[in-house]
Amino acid sequence: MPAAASALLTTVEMGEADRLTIASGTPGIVLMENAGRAVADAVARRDPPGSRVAVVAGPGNNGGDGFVAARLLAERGFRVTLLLVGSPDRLKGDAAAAAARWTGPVVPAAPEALAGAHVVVDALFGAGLDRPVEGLPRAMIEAMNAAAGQGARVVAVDLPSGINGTTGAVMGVAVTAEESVTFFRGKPGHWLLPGRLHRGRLTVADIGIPDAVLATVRPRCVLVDADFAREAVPVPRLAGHKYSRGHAVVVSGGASTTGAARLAARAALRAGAGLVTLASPPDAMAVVAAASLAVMVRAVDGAAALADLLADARFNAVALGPGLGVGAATRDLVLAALAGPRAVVLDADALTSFSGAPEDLFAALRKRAGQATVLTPHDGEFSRLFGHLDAVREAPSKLDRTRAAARAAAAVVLCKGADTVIADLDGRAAINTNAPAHLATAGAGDVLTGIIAGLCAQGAGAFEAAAAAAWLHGAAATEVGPGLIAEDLSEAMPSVYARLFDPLAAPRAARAGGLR
Ligand SMILES: NC(=O)C1=CN([C@@H]2O[C@H](COP(=O)(O)OP(=O)(O)OC[C@H]3O[C@@H](n4cnc5c(N)ncnc54)[C@H](OP(=O)(O)O)[C@@H]3O)[C@@H](O)[C@H]2O)[C@@H](O)CC1
Ligand SMILES: Nc1ncnc2c1ncn2[C@@H]1O[C@H](COP(=O)(O)OP(=O)(O)O)[C@@H](O)[C@H]1O
Ligand SMILES: [K+]
Repeated sequence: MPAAASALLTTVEMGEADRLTIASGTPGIVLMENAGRAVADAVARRDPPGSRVAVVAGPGNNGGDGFVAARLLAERGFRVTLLLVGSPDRLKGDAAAAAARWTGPVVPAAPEALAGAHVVVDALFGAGLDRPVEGLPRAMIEAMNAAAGQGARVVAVDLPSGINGTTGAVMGVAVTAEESVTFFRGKPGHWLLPGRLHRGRLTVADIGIPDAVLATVRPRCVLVDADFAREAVPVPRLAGHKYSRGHAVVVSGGASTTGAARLAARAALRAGAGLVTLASPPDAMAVVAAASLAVMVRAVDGAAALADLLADARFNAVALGPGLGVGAATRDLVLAALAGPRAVVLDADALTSFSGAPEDLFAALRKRAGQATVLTPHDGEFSRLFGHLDAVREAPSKLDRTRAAARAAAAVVLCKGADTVIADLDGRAAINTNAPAHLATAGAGDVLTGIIAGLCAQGAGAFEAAAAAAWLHGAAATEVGPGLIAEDLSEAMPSVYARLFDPLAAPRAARAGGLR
């Protein structure tokens, strides 16, 4: 994985990071004091002293963080009420120590106790949530959401209570926070849906856990960011030429469905492939050729002709699926593309054509293990191809579903959406979240396919190409803004690249001031 990429830690990995830090000499109570202070700082950044703050503390260390925040906010002149779910004498370890430092009253939690609060600190459950929420905790979560509806600002400690930090799932019911303050690194549940919709603005606080613990924890998931893309995108060499930047082939559908492949081909060229050829059925040659300038066109009539074309090893990346049609002819084209030493990107109809016989596709993919192959399903295509697999059905999150699919297919799988997940065969995974909602527009997926093929043609690895392409695609959509149509995405690539490779240009998202 690119070294600069920002790791996301599961709750188990975060527990390991805590343990390693404590074992190397930082007491747990120091981490908890730092965590509680970060929460108090988040409250004080936006609300003035004198504001009424209700801290809802749970029975574990998340509650302990709440006790620390309560004490520090009271010291800073906030009017703090501490509401405890559970009994004070059941608190253990660092949480008990933090509670002992709180000298105010500990009020038994009740929903009506939130009335009149300006700020609610949600310190009910964090990483330790392990089952659906019921009873009083559920009533308190509902009361926190009701308080938010009446104008209170809800600041969640680590995770909005009810959200599973590893999967992003709502465990029965969950707080919807205005801000979440997490520690050391983000968690997948902050970025996967629906967790992302609950956590509000995300603040990641340093609580004294050294980065060095990551070498032992070895997290398996990263958030794709500009640094990741910068490392993954091959940079043209001064002494290079167009042939050294690779030659991508995109296979077009028939005369009435060439648009999707043309979108992909242009995107492959914009992504930096040295040359791009559209392989067109003879009946579509006229329309494809008339609409292409820098993209070249070759007549290719069926799978045997595609195999003949690809016998020329200079065609080092092939994308197929967009606009190709569902059926046996597409299956044959896919198998022809897969049978040789080149990168292959399969999307749309190339995937759906195997929905009746996914094992046929997986068998062909397994034969080329070690070569770059990327499958780019949206949710519907994903379930048509992988929905029958137990490992996929039983996976607790989109992250694990996509990993299970990658293992089954022996290929990199990119599962699209607002929380696009990219998984490699070996369990490495990435989440890309920079895509604005207006990217959900016809043909956007075809462009993504082309960008991946363009990066693969230049020699990027399959996982790096897919993850970086998702980020570039999201950045291009952000660059264009609302009103975007798929044609615009390729045209925005030069300014996305300019910003990416200009050390003085701040990424647009950072300028706008948010991680959201
Ligand atoms: N480790 C460290 O050093 C640091 C950790 N830090 C903080 O600790 C947090 C993790 O703490 P944690 O592991 O104690 O878990 P936490 O989220 O408080 O919840 C567990 C408690 O809830 C209970 N419970 C669970 N599910 C339930 C349900 N559905 N319904 C009802 N009860 C339920 C469960 O009790 P059980 O009934 O299972 O015995 C248990 O008592 C982390 O998010 C961060 O904020 C920071 O201070 C930095 C240093
Ligand atoms: N809510 C959303 N927010 C951000 N991006 C989205 C959202 N929904 C879909 N997308 C993105 O839009 C693109 C749509 O691709 P796809 O479904 O294949 O459409 P098409 O087949 O029309 O090209 C994907 O890159 C996907 O990740
Ligand atoms: K919480």
